[in-house]
Amino acid sequence: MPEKKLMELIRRLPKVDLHVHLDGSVRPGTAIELAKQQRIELPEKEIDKLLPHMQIAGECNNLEEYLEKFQLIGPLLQTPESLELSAYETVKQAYDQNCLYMEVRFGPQLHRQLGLSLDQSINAAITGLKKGEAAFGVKANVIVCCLRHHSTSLNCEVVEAAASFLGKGLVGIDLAGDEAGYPAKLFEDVFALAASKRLPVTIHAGEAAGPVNIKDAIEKLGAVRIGHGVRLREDPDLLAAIAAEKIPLEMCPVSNIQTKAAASWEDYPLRDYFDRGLSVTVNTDNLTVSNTTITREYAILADRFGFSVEELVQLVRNGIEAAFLGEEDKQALKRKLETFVLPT
Ligand SMILES: O=c1[nH]cnc2c1ncn2[C@H]1C[C@H](O)[C@@H](CO)O1
Ligand SMILES: [Zn+2]
Repeated sequence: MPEKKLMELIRRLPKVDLHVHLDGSVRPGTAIELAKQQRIELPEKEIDKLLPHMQIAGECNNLEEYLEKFQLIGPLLQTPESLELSAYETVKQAYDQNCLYMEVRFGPQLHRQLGLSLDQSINAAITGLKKGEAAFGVKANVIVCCLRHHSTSLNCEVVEAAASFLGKGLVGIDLAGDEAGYPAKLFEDVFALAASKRLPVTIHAGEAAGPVNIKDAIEKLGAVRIGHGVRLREDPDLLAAIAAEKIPLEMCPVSNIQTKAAASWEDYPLRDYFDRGLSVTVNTDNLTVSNTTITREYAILADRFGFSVEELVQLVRNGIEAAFLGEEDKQALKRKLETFVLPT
């Protein structure tokens, strides 16, 4: 199929995105606008020139370098208004790609430089998502991130705050940041607290470090989904266990190549994991930093790995099944997916 036709077909395919970071998805035009409003100096004033500061374009050797692209946006997202607007626009961007449901994550402790409380920042993100939901019909919930370089006490504050929003626009908790520098087992106390609050847990693991982090995320931190999990194949026993237990992997193809979680597309294990019956889900990670859309992610799978439209639909089904939603909401999403008519 010609590339343009394939892209349009995949854009029309109803999709979900369970792993997308708010701060990594702010449109560059919005960043410029936010900087103007808040009188914050940016290194460039035009979108084209600003983009290289916010986006992986050329060389990126690892997750650490990838995370450097978040430095510019941080100071711009310190007010309720900027968080709310960014959340709203993330929903708009998903709507443009016919995404039916999204779970948008962010680290509330990163947005307190001007004195916001955790409750204020979480509330702002939820308000933006819910306004987006009302305007565009895309269902959207928040996941909050604990950060690997933060102390136990800062992360426990996030858990406490998250618990008060559970079921009110917040559906889960995550651990993000420099995986290589801070292994999963350092966070046992934080996630014991999360378990006591019955917060659903997903953890970035097997992206910048090996499979022991995936194992620890599940066994020591209570993760019921894994962010990325690219390096799972390095432990065949663990891979078999995760397949048997149907623990979903939130894979983010474009980002996974940029961070060198896999050395190249030829070496990327998503197809292999799918064929082995793992619950593979497809996500974007960061719309701006990775220069991607959910359509692009699926198109790459069709183009590079020969995924048929039926297989792409199965990947969306996996995403719906893995969502932090109740059965009724999942059934409603599945019904919408089934209305998608395959071209003959
Ligand atoms: O792919 C990622 N791996 C680990 N951490 C990440 C990734 N993408 C974004 N983050 C971090 C940087 C953000 O500031 C933070 C909260 O969204 O999460
Ligand atoms: Zn991520």
